[in-house]
Amino acid sequence: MEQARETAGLAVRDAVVRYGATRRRPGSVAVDGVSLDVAAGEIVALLGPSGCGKSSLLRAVAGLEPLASGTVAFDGDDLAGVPVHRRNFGLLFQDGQLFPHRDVGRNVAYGLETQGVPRAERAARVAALLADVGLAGYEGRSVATLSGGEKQRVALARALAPRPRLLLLDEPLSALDRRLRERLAVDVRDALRATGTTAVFVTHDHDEAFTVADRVAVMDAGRLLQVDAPDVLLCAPANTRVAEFLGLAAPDAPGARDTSRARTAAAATSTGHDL
Ligand SMILES: Nc1ncnc2c1ncn2[C@@H]1O[C@H](COP(=O)(O)OP(=O)(O)OP(=O)(O)O)[C@@H](O)[C@H]1O
Repeated sequence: MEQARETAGLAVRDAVVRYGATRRRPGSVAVDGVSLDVAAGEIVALLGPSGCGKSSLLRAVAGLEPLASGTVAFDGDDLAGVPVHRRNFGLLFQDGQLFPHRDVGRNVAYGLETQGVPRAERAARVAALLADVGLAGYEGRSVATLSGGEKQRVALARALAPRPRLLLLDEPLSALDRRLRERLAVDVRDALRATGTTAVFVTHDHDEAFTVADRVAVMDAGRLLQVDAPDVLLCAPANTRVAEFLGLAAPDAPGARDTSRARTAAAATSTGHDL
């Protein structure tokens, strides 16, 4: 698992999230002692099956869920007691929830208005961000006229606009159909890279995780099983559970490492083809 590092970026140490705890009962554990580093400018995907604790971990990093124990730090500063709106993190959920009465440009500009960015600079930054998400010139469009994919692109631009030091994305593409998801995953990655944004991207879809992320953290039952670059995960899954979840091994296979399917998958990933 991850070694403690005092580098720029996010550092989660031994994080535990519980639900339903009372003075008499410990409650149920959703996140069970997770440690994870995300370096400045890095994109990490949290990948795992439904209910494994991905959103709980993301919400704890955001400050939306309290930690039962452990720490979350950014650039070396412990964030215990720092409320959500003081963390300077951006959040993007499955339904980007645009403001219906603002046009596209004013949706993207929202965070810049609250930061007091002057009008001319606002307009330039909005135009650049819309170009980054593939919607150049959409400023005047009503959000009611946008497709689902366009809405999520606008939501991404709005989340990036205030230049958050960390962007937390919780299944941002899962409401879209498969083909659109594949295209948008590439565009999300490109927009995050173009803006140099540090990000944690939650998904249960391994293709999406491999497309978007520099490293993928595979999670199961509240714990991280492996954190590695996509090609390493595919060539050398740490155990059968990881291989199984990546679709590389049958549940009763004796060992997961170096299967021919893993090698094929790694080759496909490195050449950018679908598996
Ligand atoms: N507010 C809550 N109160 C009680 N239990 C919760 C709450 N939120 C989540 N849980 C439980 O914690 C566990 C982890 O849930 P979480 O939503 O973090 O998983 P997930 O991996 O994000 O799942 P999904 O992919 O389905 O969204 C689950 O057993 C869930 O039922």
